[in-house]
Amino acid sequence: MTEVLMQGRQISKSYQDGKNTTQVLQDISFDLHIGEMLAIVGSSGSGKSTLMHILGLLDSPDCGELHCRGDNLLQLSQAKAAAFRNEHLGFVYQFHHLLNEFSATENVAMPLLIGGCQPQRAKQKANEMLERVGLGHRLKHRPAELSGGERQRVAIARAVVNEPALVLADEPTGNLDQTTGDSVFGLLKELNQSLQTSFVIVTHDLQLASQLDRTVTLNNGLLVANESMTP
Ligand SMILES: Nc1ncnc2c1ncn2[C@@H]1O[C@H](COP(=O)(O)OP(=O)(O)OP(=O)(O)O)[C@@H](O)[C@H]1O
Repeated sequence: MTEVLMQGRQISKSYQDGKNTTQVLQDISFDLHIGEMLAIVGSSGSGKSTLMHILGLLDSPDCGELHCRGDNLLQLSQAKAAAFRNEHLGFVYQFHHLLNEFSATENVAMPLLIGGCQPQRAKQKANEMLERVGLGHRLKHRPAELSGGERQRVAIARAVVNEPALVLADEPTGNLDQTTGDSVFGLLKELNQSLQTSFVIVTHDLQLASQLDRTVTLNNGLLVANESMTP
């Protein structure tokens, strides 16, 4: 097994609603390896998105530790957490979250520009990544001028253009028909192979999950199964 990229230890999260406490995650511990594709499955409300928000440093747990590349991520200042997110993490959501007034190229160039890349270079890299995801013929199209599958490919190109160590994908094929979803999923696997990027993918599709390296199941905030799908 390859080196560990991210390590979570005893992560718990609850929400307070008046006098009621809802325990959403309880003592979640995991190791994610470099280049690994990990599926998170579980019924609706089991805590999958909450865990993804914590892994993406978009939300804080009540307690626990999250380590990556020598940093204890939960102790970073907001500014350092934002810098870590932009440099090391990519995000793909069920709905593309692209900026509607910008072209495919401009959307994909955005994380590069935020990271300080020179505009011409950012445009060139964005176009190269769009070619790589099969959209070399759609560079100037805005999201409204693209199909659902194409929009998701742009979102994936945007997520990986910075060559992050880890991409967090929350139901990346949930809004697509089976054939388009399979093709988008194939793209994620291809990028995993070629870039050695790790992926954590939340999905309700168990058949899709079974094609990843490992599946963890959340049940009422508890991690109840941790299976290796590779021999
Ligand atoms: N901001 C919040 N305040 C209060 N409760 C919340 C909040 N966010 C999530 N929850 C609750 O936490 C639980 C887990 O939610 P979460 O979105 O993580 O589940 P999920 O497994 O991703 O569900 P789904 O598959 O339906 O997207 C749910 O019971 C939800 O109502």
